[in-house]
Amino acid sequence: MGFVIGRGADAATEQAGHVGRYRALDGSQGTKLYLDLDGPHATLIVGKRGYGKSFTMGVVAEELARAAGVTPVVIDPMGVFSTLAEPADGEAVPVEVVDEPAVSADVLGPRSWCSLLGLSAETGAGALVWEAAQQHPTLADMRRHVEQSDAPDTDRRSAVNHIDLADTWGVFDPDGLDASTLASTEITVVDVSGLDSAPMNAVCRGIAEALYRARVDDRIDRLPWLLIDEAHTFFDGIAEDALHTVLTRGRAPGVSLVLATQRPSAVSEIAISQSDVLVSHRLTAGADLEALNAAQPTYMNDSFDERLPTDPGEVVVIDDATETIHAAQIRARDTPHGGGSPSARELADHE
Ligand SMILES: Nc1ncnc2c1ncn2[C@@H]1O[C@H](COP(=O)(O)OP(=O)(O)OP(=O)(O)O)[C@@H](O)[C@H]1O
Repeated sequence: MGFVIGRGADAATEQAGHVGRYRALDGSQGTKLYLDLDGPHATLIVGKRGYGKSFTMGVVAEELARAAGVTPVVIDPMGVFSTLAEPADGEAVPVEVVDEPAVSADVLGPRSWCSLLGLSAETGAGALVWEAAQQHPTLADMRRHVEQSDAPDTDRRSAVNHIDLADTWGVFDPDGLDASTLASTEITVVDVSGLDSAPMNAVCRGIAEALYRARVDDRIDRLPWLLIDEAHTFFDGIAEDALHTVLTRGRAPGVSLVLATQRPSAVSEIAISQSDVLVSHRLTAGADLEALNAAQPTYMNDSFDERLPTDPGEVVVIDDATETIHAAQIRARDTPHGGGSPSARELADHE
């Protein structure tokens, strides 16, 4: 027995992930806390650096990897989730790590192509890229379209150079990740840590759109959960539109999102207002507290900052479905945690 976030007290714990225990004032361990993995949720995990966001996301990932009927995908900008594939304590955690992710070029519309390449659609080169992206599904076809156009030489050269730049990122491939490859029983860890912000955003957008569309068109029969670490990076780029779609329209087709960020003030207001589960570690920055205070639910009587925990792994959970607030300690990882800051002392001990 315990509390299931998203369901309530004394709810059955089937299709729910064990994420921690209640935190008692005297430090003793309380009853178990679970997260509902049955229905769709938008979950926001926040906290200042080093207080356990990635660790908590890893715990949610372990539970999702073991759950039935879901297809979890982690977008991993820091390269810390491949450790999910290492031997686990207890039940196995089935994982597939994708080291060199690619998506199909046509997941981006003409507007996104222009902003990805930093071209205004009002310029000659921007207009060419717009037209090429509108008419062709691959980078090679887009390039050919530009070369064969009768636009001025300088515009064609500039457009081709920009398309070639996108090609060097190595993230566009007609056979890239799609919903059917992602919709496996394992959790897929998409390691985007070697990529710059623009290609990283392109991959994230491609995956978010592929999962969303596949559910809308009824092409996959598992419910997708998209977990995104360092989520502020993607609200700053071309992934934002796709994430907004999932946040505002994902519930009906059953697409869930779990976002982790140390800067809640840098994700969009939509991400905060649409989240039905907020997991907050310690936070101290004024702008971040303000962003969360502004969205504070009416059933929360004290101000948000008064509730905040002090130590790594401690959280306050606001569950909008049951309109309840919980002080909890996130459980230990069953697989090694890949994050954390390196310590000079620990390195010296191994010399
Ligand atoms: N639930 C927990 N139980 C035990 N230790 C924890 C827990 N959560 C975090 N820690 C400890 O805190 C450290 C920092 O956690 P983590 O790497 O998840 O921080 P973070 O908030 O994601 O930081 P960053 O912003 O740098 O990614 C971990 O290496 C671990 O030692």
